[in-house]
Amino acid sequence: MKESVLVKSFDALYAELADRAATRPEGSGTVAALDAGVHHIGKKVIEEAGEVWIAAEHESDEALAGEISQLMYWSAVLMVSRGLTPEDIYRHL
Ligand SMILES: N=c1c2ncn([C@@H]3O[C@H](COP(=O)(O)OP(=O)(O)OP(=O)(O)O)[C@@H](O)[C@H]3O)c2ncn1[C@@H]1O[C@H](COP(=O)(O)O)[C@@H](O)[C@H]1O
Repeated sequence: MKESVLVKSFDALYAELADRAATRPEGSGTVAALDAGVHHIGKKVIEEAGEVWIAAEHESDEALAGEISQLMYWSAVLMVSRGLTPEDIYRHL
């Protein structure tokens, strides 16, 4: 039987990152990214989107899933940076 794994939803990730922004814990990469600003974060979104494309063409399902998770992370960081919530996004889906 396949072992069940505790998974994190996009909403849970977003809540975690919003909390990082509010509490600014030492050593948080998210806090550093937010301090670097929208230009830096936007470049990471583009970089990860490119890595998703390459993985989709040339890499395993597992590698592709990892790259997509990073794209989701950077999209969430960008949302926090601009003050958008998941609801702001979901109403466009
Ligand atoms: N899910 C993520 C996550 N995904 C990606 N990243 C960061 O995004 C960057 C990816 O950029 P790169 O592609 O340059 O990284 P890389 O090491 O070269 O990896 P590859 O793309 O080559 O595989 C890395 O610096 C990662 O740390 C993430 N950083 C944090 N999180 C989660 O966000 C939460 C808050 O993290 P902190 O703010 O660091 O506490 C925690 O739950 C973390 O697990």
